[in-house]
Amino acid sequence: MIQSNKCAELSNKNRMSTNPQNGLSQILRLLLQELNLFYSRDVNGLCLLYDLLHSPWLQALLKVYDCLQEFKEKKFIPATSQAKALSCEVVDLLRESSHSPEIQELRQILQGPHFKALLSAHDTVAQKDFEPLLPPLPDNIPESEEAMRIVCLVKNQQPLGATIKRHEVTGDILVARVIHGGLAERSGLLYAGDKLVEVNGVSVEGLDPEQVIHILAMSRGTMMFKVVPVSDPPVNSQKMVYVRAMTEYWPQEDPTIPCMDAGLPFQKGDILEIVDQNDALWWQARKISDLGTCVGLIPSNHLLKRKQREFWWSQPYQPHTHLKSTITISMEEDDDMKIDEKCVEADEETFESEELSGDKEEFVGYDQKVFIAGFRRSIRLCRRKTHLNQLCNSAHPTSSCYSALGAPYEEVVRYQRRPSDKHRLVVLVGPSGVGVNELRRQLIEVDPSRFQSAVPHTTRPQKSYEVNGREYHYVTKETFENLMYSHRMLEYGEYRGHFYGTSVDAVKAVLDEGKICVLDLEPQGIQVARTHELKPYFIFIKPSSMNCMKRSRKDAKIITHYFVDMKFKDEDLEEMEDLAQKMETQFGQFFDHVIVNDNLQDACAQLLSTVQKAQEEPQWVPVTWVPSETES
Ligand SMILES: Nc1ncnc2c1ncn2[C@@H]1O[C@H](COP(=O)(O)OP(=O)(O)OP(=O)(O)O)[C@@H](O)[C@H]1O
Repeated sequence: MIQSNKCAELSNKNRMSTNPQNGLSQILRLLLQELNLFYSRDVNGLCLLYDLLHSPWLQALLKVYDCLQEFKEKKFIPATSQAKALSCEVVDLLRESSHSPEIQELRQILQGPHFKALLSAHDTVAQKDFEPLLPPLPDNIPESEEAMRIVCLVKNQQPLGATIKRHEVTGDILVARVIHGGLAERSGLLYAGDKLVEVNGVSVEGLDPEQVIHILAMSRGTMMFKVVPVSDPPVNSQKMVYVRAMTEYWPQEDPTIPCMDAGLPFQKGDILEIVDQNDALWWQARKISDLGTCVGLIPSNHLLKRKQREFWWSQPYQPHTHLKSTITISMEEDDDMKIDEKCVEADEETFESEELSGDKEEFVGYDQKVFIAGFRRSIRLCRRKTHLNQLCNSAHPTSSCYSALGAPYEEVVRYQRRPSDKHRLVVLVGPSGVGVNELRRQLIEVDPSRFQSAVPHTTRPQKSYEVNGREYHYVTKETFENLMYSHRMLEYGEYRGHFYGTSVDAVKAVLDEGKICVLDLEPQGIQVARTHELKPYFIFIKPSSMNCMKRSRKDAKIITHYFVDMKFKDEDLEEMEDLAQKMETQFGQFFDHVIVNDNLQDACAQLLSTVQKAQEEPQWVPVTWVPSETES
């Protein structure tokens, strides 16, 4: 009943608003009032509409529209075509009159450069003083002559924003494409498919496209084209698409690009706005980090895939070339691990007590007794050990790296987490020893009621002092394997005959509690974690320069060598730098943010603010993570 009353009210209001005197702003005001009622009920899509209608730009635009509508019928005739001269006269007269503040202000206004420019523009329009003058059309055009268009563009130090090609069969010179936002497109007079007849008075018949370009390059001021217009000018009705570049592209290194200067270089992880996909081979796009710049050409999905394949096959046969050096490093690490393992085997007692002593570090404030899970040494050592296996797996054709090769662009959308949505998983990635665990621990300690790690799973027996679900979830080998094979493990490995790993469900348990789950993952786990249910935000922790690292890590210890808390050697730092570079090269497209861990306090502060932004501000995420309006 209440509902139907409201509908009646709305339709009354609508009737009222159809009165032209109320204008569109009035309609908008009424609509907003009505939406307010629905907004609190969180009806799908309404938030979006609400934000849109509230946006100041739309309201301003509608006001402009109202004004234009109001004056549309009126015909404006300039009162004078000499406004500028008149203003000068007034200024002279004012000079002789009294020096009251009002007169001084008026003089200042009339002498202001902007006002003078405005009057000057007014006079130009009033005098109909338009330039350049187009040559008159010849009178004796035969009836059978193809309709021609004469296009005159003022160069103004900008590129034309169009490419030309020769028709394979007829040999005609055609406009191949018109770049969005460029000079040609803004003129609205040149279209892809137009046939060039003359350029600057020179016939293009029999000329190569390069010769035509040379004529254009030599011209100063204006460029004149005589064209036979294409019968069906292409209409770009495609919706704007946003993609994340999963690979890099350098037009200067691509001899196949139609026009090198028109190419848009991009790096892995750049978000691109694709404005035109009409051409099967070359799309038009711009970087969202640089929307002010002109649109450029990028290879289409299909073309870039082909280029990647050609590049891949053109490489000499070296299985997993791109991972080779990383694996070598891991083998060295694995050797280290063997040394560690030997130590452990030599003294099982010590191993037990080391595990126990580790607990102390995992309580935040002894009074509060808040346990921070996920920092046990066994799982960290296990991750180190499985590092090699994971890298080997990632060299398999279905790995993230290869699939990135198969999908050069990933469609993305802007995702704004609503207060009622679960938090996004925060994942820290970085080379071993860079400080991933230190930062993670410090973040959780800032507010353990807000940030939490996931409790890992293990198949090793529970110890007397441990609590199931606190240090680990203790499960049977069978349960663990089930989780592995059903892809419910973000990462896992074997250490001293037992499995260790972090499950999706353990992460979800933290998120379900309304907390922010903070994990560290080997980069090979990135693809597994990238699901709509976790919506992970990846932060790459990067080492600073060697000199800074030597200074800041003077007293730091490499934790994984837990029998001897070893100080960082120069080789450790070099290895870290090298590994960080490799991680960025291979996985940089997935990193949402990069933090250089130089000064620990600064890095912690940056981490905290980044995590807050990841949860509260809109971010680009794969389109598959956000249900479309019809699905939701
Ligand atoms: N910015 C920093 N300045 C000084 N010391 C740091 C800084 N960041 C981390 N450390 C120290 O460096 C050592 C290694 O850090 P951490 O254990 O967090 O490494 P990690 O990235 O987790 O690597 P791993 O997984 O191999 O343990 C620790 O002693 C830590 O306190």
